[in-house]
Amino acid sequence: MVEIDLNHLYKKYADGEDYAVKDFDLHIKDREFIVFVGPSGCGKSTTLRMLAGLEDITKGELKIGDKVMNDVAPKDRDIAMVFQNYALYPHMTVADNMAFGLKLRHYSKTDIKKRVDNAAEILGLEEFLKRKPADLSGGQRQRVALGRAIVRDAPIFLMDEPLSNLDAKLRVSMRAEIAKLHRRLNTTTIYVTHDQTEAMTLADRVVVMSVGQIQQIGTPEEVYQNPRNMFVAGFMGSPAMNFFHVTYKDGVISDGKQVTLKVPEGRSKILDAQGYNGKEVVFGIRPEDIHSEQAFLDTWPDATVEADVVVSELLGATEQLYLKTDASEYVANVNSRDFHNPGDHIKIGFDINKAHFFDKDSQMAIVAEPIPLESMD
Ligand SMILES: Nc1ncnc2c1ncn2[C@@H]1O[C@H](COP(=O)(O)OP(=O)(O)OP(=O)(O)O)[C@@H](O)[C@H]1O
Repeated sequence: MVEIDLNHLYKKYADGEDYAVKDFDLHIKDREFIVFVGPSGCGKSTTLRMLAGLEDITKGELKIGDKVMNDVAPKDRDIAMVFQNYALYPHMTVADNMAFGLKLRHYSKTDIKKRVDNAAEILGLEEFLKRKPADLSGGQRQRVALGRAIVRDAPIFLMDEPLSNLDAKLRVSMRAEIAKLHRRLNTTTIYVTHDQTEAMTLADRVVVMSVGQIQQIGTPEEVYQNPRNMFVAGFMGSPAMNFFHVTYKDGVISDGKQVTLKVPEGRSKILDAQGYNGKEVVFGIRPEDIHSEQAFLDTWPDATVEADVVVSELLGATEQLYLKTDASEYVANVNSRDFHNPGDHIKIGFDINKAHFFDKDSQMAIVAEPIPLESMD
């Protein structure tokens, strides 16, 4: 059993003006796959490095199991870490690279061989054990880096952007391997990435961060479907959610130009009850919730808008449209059966049941009950 508590952690670097991490509070369950995600500089790596013991904790308490770890040396934390630049030793073979940490810790020769062979089998590296890193592909090198962590048999795995040096195709296949590895080894894993697709596909729970602070903690579905603020709504999802500044009045939202839409009763009741009638709000809609099929337009005539196609990209089953109306530009991901061309003037429909509303000042979601920072299961 390995549970980790990061209790209100703060980090201030000696030369930093502000905290790099502020009030980071998270309980990680045994065998959970947690992903810290957020844009560059939001404090993901700093938090991970505090966990590993590579950075001092300025304030707060780190517990692994029942033990407070703030002052425990990295080597005594029983944590294995995989970094972005896999930092393999170029003059050593794959087997020696994997064995290196174990040798330092004075494991016996037979134990080392057993562990290296086992990791090589898990990662499909058996035939490469005698090669040097220079004779491996990027994906194989990354696998050796994972192997170095696996041989440790540590109950906690930390991974800092482990796939960012790989090309796009390899990233996807290594991502699947990491997911498989986690299912097989069942280690508690904390993974850092700025890539929301990686976060969505790998995590049991994601921790979305911005400027040193947690914005939301939840399963990928929770943060995608119920983002608690505009940052989370805009960051999770690709292409990003579209935002429109609109005025809400008597059950209708309008941007003062073409976008005038009737809000479903359930949602308008919430807006009314919270005093938004006659006020400006931010209306958010995901690209996949904008449709161009005739059947949708016929069924929901109140939800249609005229738009000009600026760019159209055929992605296969769907087509990504960059659209423009007088007041705004936005992206739609529509069925590609009826292909559109730049310059086309078309009708599209907003699935207003999937609308998100946000307060324009606080940027928080306008919902019946405020969405908690961390959803409880
Ligand atoms: N050693 C350091 N000394 C001073 N400031 C630092 C140091 N390391 C990081 N910072 C600052 O702390 C903040 C958080 O950085 P951190 O590396 O944790 O972010 P990140 O989310 O992991 O970003 P990235 O994805 O670019 O690595 C940034 O403003 C960064 O400039």
